[in-house]
Amino acid sequence: MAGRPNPPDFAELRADRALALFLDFDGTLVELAPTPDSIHVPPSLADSLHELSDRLDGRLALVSGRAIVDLESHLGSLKLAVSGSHGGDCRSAAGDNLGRVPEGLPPELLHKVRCFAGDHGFDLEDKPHGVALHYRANPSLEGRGLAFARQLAGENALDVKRGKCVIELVGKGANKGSALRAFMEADSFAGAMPVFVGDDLTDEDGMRAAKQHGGFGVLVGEREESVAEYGLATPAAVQHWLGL
Ligand SMILES: O=P(O)(O)OC[C@H]1O[C@H](O[C@H]2O[C@H](CO)[C@@H](O)[C@H](O)[C@H]2O)[C@H](O)[C@@H](O)[C@@H]1O
Repeated sequence: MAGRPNPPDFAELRADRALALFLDFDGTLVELAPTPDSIHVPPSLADSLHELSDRLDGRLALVSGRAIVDLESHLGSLKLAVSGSHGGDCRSAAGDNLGRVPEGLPPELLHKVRCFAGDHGFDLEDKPHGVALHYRANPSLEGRGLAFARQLAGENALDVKRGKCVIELVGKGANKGSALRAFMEADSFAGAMPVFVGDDLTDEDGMRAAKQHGGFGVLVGEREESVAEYGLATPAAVQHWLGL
């Protein structure tokens, strides 16, 4: 379904019932950029998110493919519920881990990926829970990267995550849906209606889980296939909708 309607007015939604808000980061709160570190993060964004979390009685979680430490390098120290590493690492607003903290890839595997990236022209992002092969500068690398990642994942019991001009190898099991479920089990989120806002394929798991908990998804940008009921065109539109 293309051309999704805008979500209902956020203030009215909030007034009607207890909301739990799950926000993706890249492409949702900030515009995509040529490289992971060249994003522009509005200086007021972190404060605005903390204020919004207060208005929602703490029921706001950032849910990103980035590691938490990476998010904090852009936003400063977070006193928000946050999930990094594609759902693999979930932390409450008070700083408690929900579940185990993910491990990185074994060094020999990382070496293999590094050699492949160097040989073929991918930008490698070494992440605490895995590794990402970026090809934004050369989209024709997608097929080759995917074949390599799938083979390595099969041989080493890893998951392949696909995003916008990126292919990632991560530990098995977690996704943004499991992150949403982990937060919804916490007392502070229980009983609220979850709303998941995201732009990428990996956000579909989060939107599906929001639906299963009686809420809905909001897709940022366009995609034919999505479980999202609603749509917003850009990160600026997301910020405007949330009153950030
Ligand atoms: O789940 P998200 O918060 O959306 O994170 C997904 C990935 O985002 C980053 O990569 C993407 O954004 C970069 C900066 O705009 C862009 O250059 C890249 O092409 C995108 O794929 C991040 O680098 C990854 O680690 C995240 O998994």
